[in-house]
Amino acid sequence: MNNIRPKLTTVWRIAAPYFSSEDKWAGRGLLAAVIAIELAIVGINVLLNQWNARFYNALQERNWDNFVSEIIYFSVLATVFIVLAVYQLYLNQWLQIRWRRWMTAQYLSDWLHQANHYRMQLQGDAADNPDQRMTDDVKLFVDRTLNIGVGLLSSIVTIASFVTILWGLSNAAPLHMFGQDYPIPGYLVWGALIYSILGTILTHLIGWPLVGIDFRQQQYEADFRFNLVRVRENSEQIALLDGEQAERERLMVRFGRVVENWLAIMNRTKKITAFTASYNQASVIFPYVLVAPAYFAEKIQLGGMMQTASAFSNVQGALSFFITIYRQLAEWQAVVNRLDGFEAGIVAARELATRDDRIHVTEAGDGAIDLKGLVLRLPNGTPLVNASGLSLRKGERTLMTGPSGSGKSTLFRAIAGIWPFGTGSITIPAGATMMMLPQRPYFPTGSLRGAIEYPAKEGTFTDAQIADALEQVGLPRLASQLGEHGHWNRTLSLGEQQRLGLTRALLHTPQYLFLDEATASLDEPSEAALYQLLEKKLPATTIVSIGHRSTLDAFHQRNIVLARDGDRFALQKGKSVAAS
Ligand SMILES: Nc1ncnc2c1ncn2[C@@H]1O[C@H](COP(=O)(O)OP(=O)(O)OP(=O)(O)O)[C@@H](O)[C@H]1O
Repeated sequence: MNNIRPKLTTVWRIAAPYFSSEDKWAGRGLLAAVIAIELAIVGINVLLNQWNARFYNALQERNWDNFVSEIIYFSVLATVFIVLAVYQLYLNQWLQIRWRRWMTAQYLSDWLHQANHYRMQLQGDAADNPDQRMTDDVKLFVDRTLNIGVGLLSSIVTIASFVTILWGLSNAAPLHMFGQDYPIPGYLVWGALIYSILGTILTHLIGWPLVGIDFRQQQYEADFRFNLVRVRENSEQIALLDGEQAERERLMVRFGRVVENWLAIMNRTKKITAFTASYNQASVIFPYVLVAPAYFAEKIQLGGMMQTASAFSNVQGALSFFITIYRQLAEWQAVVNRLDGFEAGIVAARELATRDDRIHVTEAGDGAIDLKGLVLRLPNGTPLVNASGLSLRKGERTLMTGPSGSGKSTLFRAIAGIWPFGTGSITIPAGATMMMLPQRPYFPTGSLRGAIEYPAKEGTFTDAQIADALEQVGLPRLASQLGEHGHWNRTLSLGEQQRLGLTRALLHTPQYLFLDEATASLDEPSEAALYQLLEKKLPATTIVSIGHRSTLDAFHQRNIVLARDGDRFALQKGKSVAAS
């Protein structure tokens, strides 16, 4: 059982911040209400237990007046119970959604804080699938923590209350066997304890393998779903390669694991259900068997026997809580581990951006972007490129070339401040506005207007400004579709996406524009026309381009070449090209 018990300190670390957050009063109030209602329900069960004695005594004595007053008493208790049960669930759900909203907002802002999401990916560790962490895992964590925590408290209080009652009843109806009294103090308590512990051990022995099988089922289902998503994302490639048959076979192999594991769950569930059903049925008669001799020897009344049976089943039910939740415990542990890994990933990403041993990006002056002592490394520490001494002067247009894999894009990442691996410093002019345009620009799903204006808020630019920019980049037809919603990365051709990327640059007019093969999918005349457009519309913008075509030379004043230098690449002084 040890290995499925999440470390309580970890649970506390994940759960506690909400209760001291800005929403703490609502959270604490709701938690207090949920606990108070749970305790009130235990109190009602105690009252119902005492009612059992009076009610069955009234029946045995055929006392009509007592019978009627007990029915009224029961009705009042039942009404209170119903109201409590309704509000317990309602307030519990309310607390769940507030807690979940806070945790999700917290995770989202930590994850999206200054490229943490990107650095977490670079580390490629346990913090993968942040989407699952922020959806299923947060939801399950809140749900299970509340259920297990409140359930545990309720079981302890129930056991304490009913053990006291059972102890009293044991004295009132001493164990009577073979015509003789055996004054064992609290024998009903011991009976309930032994019965429940035996049940717990047997259920555990029979049901324990389910924990692992359940866990595997989650993994197989997630694996199947993940591969279906991969097919959806790469559907064009698969269709072009006629890969459907291969995909079907691979997917069916994965689904086969889901089915095979499900069969194992069925078999194990059958065994455990056979045991728990028998155990539950035996629980109905077991307390009667214990006190029946005392009843038939007329040592207690019918009410006493019924009260004993009810108290016994309460204690036994509360003790059984531990066995009924162990499947949830395993799931809880997995969720706690994954959230713990996610939080650790965020901390590590933050640490990568702040440790001394990193590329330092600072803002100063208003001149050039200066790279001093800069050596870029791969995440594993291997040196990649030495770019020390490079200065990207204000207003200049620079072309960067070099073999594939020489670190051109990584140099852009470092200038953008998202590549921490390496040493040296990069000075950026204070308050400079920069824009990076990659070969495949990102467009969020939604309206075309929003996709073009991104990352600015939708509505920052007027329709006329956007239409004008679209006209200039050669996409006038899109001006009539600004309000249309779509998955633009999927529906537009790569060349169109690159033109749309330049539309974004024309609208934002950044002071520094980095083009990483951002026009590589266009034919040479179109590429030339777009560079001329940039020259005309963004005359003050410092442009740095990565590109392989020699025709690009004409649009740049300087050419920087990365060439192999021993175990790494390094800057070579390139030829100077006259500005066109
Ligand atoms: N996250 C990463 N983890 C490990 N290695 C990486 C990572 N990102 C890039 N690299 C490696 O760094 C090297 C440089 O990559 P980069 O994308 O900067 O090259 P490039 O010069 O832009 O190449 P190309 O001209 O083909 O686009 C490559 O060998 C690449 O495999």
